[in-house]
Amino acid sequence: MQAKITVTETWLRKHRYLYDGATRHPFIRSIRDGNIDISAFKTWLGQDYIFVRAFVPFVASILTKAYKGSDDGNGDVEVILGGVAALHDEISWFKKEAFKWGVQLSSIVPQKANQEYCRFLESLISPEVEYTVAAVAFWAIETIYQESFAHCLEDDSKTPPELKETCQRWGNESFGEYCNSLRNIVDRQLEKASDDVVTKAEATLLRVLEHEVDFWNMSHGRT
Ligand SMILES: Cc1ncc(CNC=O)c(N)n1
Repeated sequence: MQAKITVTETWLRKHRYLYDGATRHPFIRSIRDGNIDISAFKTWLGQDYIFVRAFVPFVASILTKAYKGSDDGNGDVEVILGGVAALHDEISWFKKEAFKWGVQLSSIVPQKANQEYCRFLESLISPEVEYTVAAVAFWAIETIYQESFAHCLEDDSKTPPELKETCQRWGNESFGEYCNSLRNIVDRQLEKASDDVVTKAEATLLRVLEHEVDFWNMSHGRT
């Protein structure tokens, strides 16, 4: 039997070009090809630490929305809670990694693309933003990192050994499974959402893709 085509599948087909731009960015390609400029990597590390700090309240707001959505017989709250727990570990990892590379986290100033991305996350925290819309952003944000870094771990990649751990952080299989769980949550929500919410959610996905590209550009020193 042919499985039903999900909404996320339709979107990924329709927006393939933009999606590949986010997951196969020159910054990621340069890690994969082994010619990454270490100063670009350090810029990314410092800026991403700031982003992840802003990401925590955003994920917490999704947790609240999932809980309030009340018909959580599907375990959405547990999946999202797992994401919150992973972020706790991730913040410690950023501190350790920054120390290793001599990046002073306390003196990092967020760059424009980062500020705009964080502001976008904050706008999604509002209780007026539907669970479905915010969850689509969450799924996309996590999945872009998963696909990008998994690409750097493929057999034919030349990722420098000292960057493998970073790539593992998001490119590992269990993070991939977590992204799949998020995708299932999102598709289940979209299936029962109004046309208006589906339209808003698609526009939100596109904005995430653009912000991710701008974020990589910033790290790459292209802005
Ligand atoms: C800019 C950006 N996008 C996605 C992620 C992955 N989510 C949490 O770590 C991230 N760290 N940074």
